[in-house]
Amino acid sequence: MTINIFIDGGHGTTGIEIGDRLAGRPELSLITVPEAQRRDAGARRDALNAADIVILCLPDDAAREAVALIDNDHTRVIDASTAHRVADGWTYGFPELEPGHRERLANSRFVANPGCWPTGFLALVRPLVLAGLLPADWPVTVSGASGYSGGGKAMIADYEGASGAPSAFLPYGLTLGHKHVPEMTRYAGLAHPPLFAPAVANAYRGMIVEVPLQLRAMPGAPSVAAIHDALAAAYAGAPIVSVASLDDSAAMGNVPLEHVGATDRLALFVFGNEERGQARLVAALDNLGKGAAGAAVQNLNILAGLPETAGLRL
Ligand SMILES: NC(=O)C1=CN([C@@H]2O[C@H](COP(=O)(O)OP(=O)(O)OC[C@H]3O[C@@H](n4cnc5c(N)ncnc54)[C@H](OP(=O)(O)O)[C@@H]3O)[C@@H](O)[C@H]2O)C=CC1
Ligand SMILES: CC(=O)N[C@@H](CCC(=O)OP(=O)(O)O)C(=O)O
Repeated sequence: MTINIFIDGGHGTTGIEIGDRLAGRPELSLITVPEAQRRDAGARRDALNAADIVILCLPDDAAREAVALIDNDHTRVIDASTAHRVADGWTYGFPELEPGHRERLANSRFVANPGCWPTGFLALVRPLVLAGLLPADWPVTVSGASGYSGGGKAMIADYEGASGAPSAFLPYGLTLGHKHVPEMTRYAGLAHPPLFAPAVANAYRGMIVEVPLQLRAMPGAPSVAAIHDALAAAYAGAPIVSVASLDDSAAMGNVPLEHVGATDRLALFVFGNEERGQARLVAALDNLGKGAAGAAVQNLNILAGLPETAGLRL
């Protein structure tokens, strides 16, 4: 028996990436709506209700509308937008969040795919909070750079249009109200919002997320090695997330935006100086991979009871 899948927004940046990962999988059958009808509510309603699992790759308002168009009691939903990430009745689609979360996801009907920035942030911070190394009320900062495909068709047109890229490196979110902060705060288990300082780089895809820590000022002044060990333990045996050894990280000395390329991997690094009591935690991912399409396909596999990495680019 094949599982019927519909990607609403399947002709957009994330939707196309997901379609590529699902192509050629005999256990899945893709329901499609022609591109010219992509905004036709009637065609979308039929497809949404015919599917076992739908993946929404739409702006937030259209994602809410899509959920309202589902009038049966069994279609399961993976929403790639921001609309439902901290909403009641939705499970946050980051299987690696904490022990037991993958099982919660497998039994969920409504799943909110994480934002690309929170994916790197939560991977670095959640295990440290769980291990008691990072106090929940610590003033956490997170910064980084994203490829411009993170802004979808509109930002791609902006960077690739006749007038050229707005900048090689463009800090944004400067009013400190970025839409990803609520999910970062809630799922890290922090008492206060992290200070988030994102930037767009003049590259199509790729993402670096960094959390700097003044270890010497933290309760118990944890060592760089203790921070690394907590992350390594959290992801031991994980199929998608890796933690580089301290020696390998030190030997690398830097992490390029393109580190994981166009894959669904999430690579974590701890750089530090024990003497100074300082560390820089770095996550490298593809905003369109584990930051969006790869995560959606991973969640689909978990919901459908299929091998978790089927169709992923590892
Ligand atoms: N790009 C990324 O790296 C990431 C994106 N996301 C999220 O995924 C979602 C999709 O983003 P992305 O693929 O980048 O965006 P795009 O703008 O590239 O694609 C969105 C698609 O949705 C269609 N659409 C827009 N409004 C409606 C509507 N009312 N009804 C039906 N279809 C509609 C668009 O059609 P049209 O061409 O007519 O506008 C387009 O095909 C967003 O919520 C985004 O925030 C999440 C993580 C990372
Ligand atoms: C470069 C860029 O603009 N990136 C987007 C985030 C992309 C993403 O994670 O998508 P969601 O909108 O679904 O959260 C931003 O910061 O708003």
